Amino acid sequence: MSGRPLLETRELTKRFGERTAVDGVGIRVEEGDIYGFLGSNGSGKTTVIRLATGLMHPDSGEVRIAGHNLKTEFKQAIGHVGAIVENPAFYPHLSAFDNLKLMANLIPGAGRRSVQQALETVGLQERAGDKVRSFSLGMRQRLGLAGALLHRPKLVILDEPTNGLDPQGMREIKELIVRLRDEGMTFMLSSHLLHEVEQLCTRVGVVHRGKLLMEGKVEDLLRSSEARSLEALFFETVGSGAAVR
Ligand SMILES: Nc1ncnc2c1ncn2[C@@H]1O[C@H](COP(=O)(O)OP(=O)(O)OP(=O)(O)O)[C@@H](O)[C@H]1O
Repeated sequence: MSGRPLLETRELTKRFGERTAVDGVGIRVEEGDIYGFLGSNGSGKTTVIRLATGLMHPDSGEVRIAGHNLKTEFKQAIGHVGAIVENPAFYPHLSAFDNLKLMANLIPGAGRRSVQQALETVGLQERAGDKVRSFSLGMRQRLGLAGALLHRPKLVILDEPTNGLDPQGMREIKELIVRLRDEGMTFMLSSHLLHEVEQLCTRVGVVHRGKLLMEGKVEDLLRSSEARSLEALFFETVGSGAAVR
């Protein structure tokens, strides 16, 4: 693992009226990471992800992706990122292939071959011709990931990727993330499932009430505290009132 930053935010701040949803957040996702972005409901995870993917503008602070400033070098920066922020929307009456082809039409250089490769990567090649309305939630999630991979990004950002999935669907998506990381991709994923993050992630950041409370390698964070699990460390850090499962 090289430790080179692929995504860095500095002093990122976003207010909604009186409420400061993101308050001076500086995170660092390094090449080769599966970075778990942890926090209870309403702590600011999705807002940070929306800011980091250019879906929303910060009030202050900056985002750098692969060294490019997201505001001043948007195209160079965003070209390195694939993301699923809200549930990916598909046309249910179209096949998986045709849905991805429509997405690929918007990406210079991406054609049928890119679509086929993305479907193979997520293990949906056998179902390429089936209509999306026949897909399970887990298959839709993998199809969403295929869409995020079409332009072969270095960094994939996923907002709660296992939300709503059954144990089998969760396992498939986690195995896929690990395999793609082993093939050279970097991941950032938000979650409030502490056990899942502890199993899957190399580094974590914990956000609470809009502030980043800690960040680092899971084993280093555990070593530097009395806590024996990420869950114990989380509650030690944010207090037991935080609604995290
Ligand atoms: N568009 C918006 N307008 C007003 N307030 C917002 C908006 N988006 C988010 N917020 C507020 O900002 C805070 C952080 O929300 P955010 O969705 O980032 O949290 P989260 O950690 O992703 O939560 P969850 O785990 O429930 O998805 C919350 O108090 C939320 O109500």
